[in-house]
Amino acid sequence: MQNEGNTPCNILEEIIWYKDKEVSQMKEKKPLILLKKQLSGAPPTRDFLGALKASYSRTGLPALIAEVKKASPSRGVLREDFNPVEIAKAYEKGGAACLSVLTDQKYFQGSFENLEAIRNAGVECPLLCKEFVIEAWQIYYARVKGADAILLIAAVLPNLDIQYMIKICKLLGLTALVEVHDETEMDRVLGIEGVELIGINNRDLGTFKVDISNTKKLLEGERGEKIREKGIIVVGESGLFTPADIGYVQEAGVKAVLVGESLVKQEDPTKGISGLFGKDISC
Ligand SMILES: O=P(O)(O)OC[C@@H](O)[C@@H](O)c1c[nH]c2ccccc12
Repeated sequence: MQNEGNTPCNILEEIIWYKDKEVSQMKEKKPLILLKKQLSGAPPTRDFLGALKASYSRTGLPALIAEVKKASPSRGVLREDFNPVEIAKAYEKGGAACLSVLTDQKYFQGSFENLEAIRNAGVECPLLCKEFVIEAWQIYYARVKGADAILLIAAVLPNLDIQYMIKICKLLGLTALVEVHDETEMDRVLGIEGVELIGINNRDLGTFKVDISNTKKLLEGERGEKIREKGIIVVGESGLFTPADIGYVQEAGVKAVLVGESLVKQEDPTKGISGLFGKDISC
């Protein structure tokens, strides 16, 4: 996979090449056999998909997955005074159905410590581990660190890997959020058995270009029909800032949204949520 002599063609490729090295080192420190032992004592996972569905039924608005995100390669540092546990609690108070926690350190200034700290701080929302998963080992690791769901990016993983990883997720009680960005990826993923939750990323991870009409484009026509037939829940991801944006992706067919920047930048993320939805969604 890795060719040391070449430079990566875009940021996603750079991230994945680095991740490959990082995971090899982490695996050496904690081989799978050790991780599996830790699993037997781990508390049960919480139902991420169920929480999204319940929130949608309760509010009639897309369920919110609020993201604990300090920085990104495209936007730089989003919040200097970054306290992940405080932000998570503020999101929960504001009515988030679930939380997403960035764990990539080098490019997003996230960490598994943040995930663990949020899980141990009494936050009840199910937690998505936002990682660049390239190997099954990372899924076991995320589970041990307190994740209830994990991201699988179609731009990074071949179909067979996604299928295999979904099985591992089921075995571990985790929800898999399978992320796509274009029609080709969507069509690939719709052919994989066991997919229950698809995220449409409005940001191209290669170029950083954000366009929320991408969500609409990928849900039009036959694709939308197939998704409804299969009962798949769709998450609109990235670039959502206003009640109009939320209304737009809801109209396109999403039952959940994944929002980072527009909330994490707010002095008070709880108020940020009511600003984003145009109303209080906490009760
Ligand atoms: O901060 P935004 O524009 O609201 O986006 C959140 C989330 O969708 C974004 O962080 C994201 C979506 N898919 C990813 C994959 C890797 C890293 C990050 C992401």
